[in-house]
Amino acid sequence: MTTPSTPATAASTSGFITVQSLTKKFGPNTALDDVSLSLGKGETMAIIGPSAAGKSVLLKCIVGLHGADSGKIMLGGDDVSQVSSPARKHWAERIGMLFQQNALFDSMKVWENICFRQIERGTMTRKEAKDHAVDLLGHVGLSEDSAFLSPGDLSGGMQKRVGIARAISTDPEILLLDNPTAGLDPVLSNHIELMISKIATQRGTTVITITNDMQIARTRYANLVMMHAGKVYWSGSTNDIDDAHNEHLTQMLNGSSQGPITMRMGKRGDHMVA
Ligand SMILES: Nc1ncnc2c1ncn2[C@@H]1O[C@H](COP(=O)(O)OP(=O)(O)OP(=O)(O)O)[C@@H](O)[C@H]1O
Repeated sequence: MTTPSTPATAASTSGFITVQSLTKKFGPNTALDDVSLSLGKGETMAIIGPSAAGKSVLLKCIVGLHGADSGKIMLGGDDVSQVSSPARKHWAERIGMLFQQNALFDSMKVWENICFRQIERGTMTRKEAKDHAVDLLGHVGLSEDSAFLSPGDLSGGMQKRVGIARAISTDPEILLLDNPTAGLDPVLSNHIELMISKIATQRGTTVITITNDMQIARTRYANLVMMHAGKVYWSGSTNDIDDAHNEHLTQMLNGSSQGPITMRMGKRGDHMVA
C-alpha cells in the first residue's frame, strides 16, 4: 500500500521512466506534490484519479511541456527535469503523446495532422506522409476518406482516434496517452486498448495511459498509479490491487460516492456529495 507519507514504490534509478519527488506549482496551486513513480522499458502503466488530481500535468511534465519546480524526471537515464534540459530535444522525437483535447490543428487536413512532425522535419515526403497516415487511420478504425477531411468535420470519437494515430505515427519509444478511450463506444474502446497492448508487446513501447475506465486500468495495464490532489496515493502492480486495502484506491475503483476522495460541491463548503 502506498500513501503520500509512506511511498511503497519509491522511484528506482533502474526505471526507464523515473519520476522522483516531482513538484509542480501553478501560482499558489500545487498540481504535483512530491510525486514519484518508476516504470521499466516496455512496461505499461495506467494512471487513475479524480478530477484535478494532477494526472495530465504529470504527463505534460514527462513529455516536456512543463518543467519541474523541484524533483527529477529521468528518461532512459537522462535528466529531462527542465524544459531546457540538454537531453530534452533528443527525447522530444522519441515520445508520442495523445492530449486530453487531442490538440489537432484545424488548419491542416487529418493526414497532415497525423504526420506533421515528419513533414516539418523533412523525414518523409508529403506522399510518404499521406500513405503512412492512411495506414495509421486503418489501425484506429478510420477510413481512407477521413484523411482528407479537416479535424472539425470529424466526430469527437473520430478526433480522438486521429490523435492516437498521430501519437503512434513516429513509432515512439514512449507513448503517453491522456484518456485514449474517452468518448468512444465500448467496442471501439476495446479495439483501441488491444492496439495499445499490441504496440507495447510487439514494439517494446513503454506506455503510460490516463484512464477513467477502471476495468481497462485493471485488466490492460501491468502497473497502476492512483493520484489524488497532486499526490500518489497508491502505486504498484495491478495484480496486487485486491490486496492493497487502500481506501482511496478502493473508492476510486468502485466509484463510490462516500470515501476519502469525496468532493465538495456547490458554493458552500458544507454541501457534501456523500
Ligand atoms: N497550465 C496550467 N495553469 C494553471 N493551472 C493548471 C494548469 N494546468 C493544470 N493546472 C491545474 O493543475 C491541477 C491538476 O490539473 P490536471 O489537468 O493535471 O488534472 P487531471 O487529474 O488531469 O484532471 P481531469 O481528470 O479533470 O482532467 C488543476 O487544479 C488544474 O487547474
